[in-house]
Amino acid sequence: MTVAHVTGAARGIGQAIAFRLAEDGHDVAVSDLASMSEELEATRAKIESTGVRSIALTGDVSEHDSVRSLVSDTAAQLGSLDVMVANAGIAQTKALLDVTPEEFDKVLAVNARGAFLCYTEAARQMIEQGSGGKIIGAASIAAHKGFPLLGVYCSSKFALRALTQAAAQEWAPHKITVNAYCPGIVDTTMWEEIDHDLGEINQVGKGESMKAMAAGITLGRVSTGDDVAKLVSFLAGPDSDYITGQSILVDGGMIFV
Ligand SMILES: NC(=O)C1=CN([C@@H]2O[C@H](COP(=O)(O)OP(=O)(O)OC[C@H]3O[C@@H](n4cnc5c(N)ncnc54)[C@H](O)[C@@H]3O)[C@@H](O)[C@H]2O)C=CC1
Ligand SMILES: CC(=O)C(C)=O
Repeated sequence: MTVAHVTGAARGIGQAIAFRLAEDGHDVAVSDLASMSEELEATRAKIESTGVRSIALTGDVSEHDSVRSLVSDTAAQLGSLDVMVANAGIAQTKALLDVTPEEFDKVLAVNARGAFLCYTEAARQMIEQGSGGKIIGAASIAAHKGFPLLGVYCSSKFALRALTQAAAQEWAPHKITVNAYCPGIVDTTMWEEIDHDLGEINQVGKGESMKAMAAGITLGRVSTGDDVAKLVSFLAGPDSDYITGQSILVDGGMIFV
């Protein structure tokens, strides 16, 4: 039995990943901000009802002490940490000239520093355990291409992609693989917020911005969390043992690299 931890798992893509990893037979620790405790507990209870063990932990991934506790509490309560999914993230939709330095720092603190803290604390735990592990980050199509009005968000995801490449090389001797998933447009609260903010900037109605972006999807529909969870299931399991340092697109064919 392996133990997985998924951050930002109270809703959206993180929740879909946590459900899928439980279905795959992993024991699953789920975490999110304290303000999401109710949704997080519902997620945990649903996971436990599938027959695996599950714990719910609260913490902010941008804070070092929080991430240390998320990792050590998972290992203490479930016995180990074998798969770390650094999923938590925030969006920001703004023209670069309107972004304050403080707003820039906030996005980077959650998406880039948060990933750095989750990757490194998980790696320390896995190295101590001595049996390898899988570290998986939430990148995006925005880790492969810069999009207007999402410039700071894209910077944070490019950073995560670079971190994934470097970490994969540093930790390969410990039998730890490090990869990231790159969704396109997933129908979650995050995209509702992006659609709202793009609508205000471009003076278009609700749903119009998402529709415009979705027009470029080869497979003709936006993504669900389950589409992404299928890739993470693969990255968390033995079939991906010979893959490391990759940021893999799961975008229905939006960008081609
Ligand atoms: N929705 C989309 O189209 C895409 C999303 N992504 C990435 O996938 C990940 C998940 O996105 P969604 O589920 O769509 O977002 P979401 O906004 O629906 O869910 C994100 C979760 O992360 C939690 N979170 C936010 N800041 C946190 C912090 N500092 N510490 C701990 N938890 C925190 C939130 O409370 C929330 O439960 C993010 O990293 C996002 O950037 C990537 C590509 C596309
Ligand atoms: C939220 C996100 O990553 C995109 C590309 O929409």
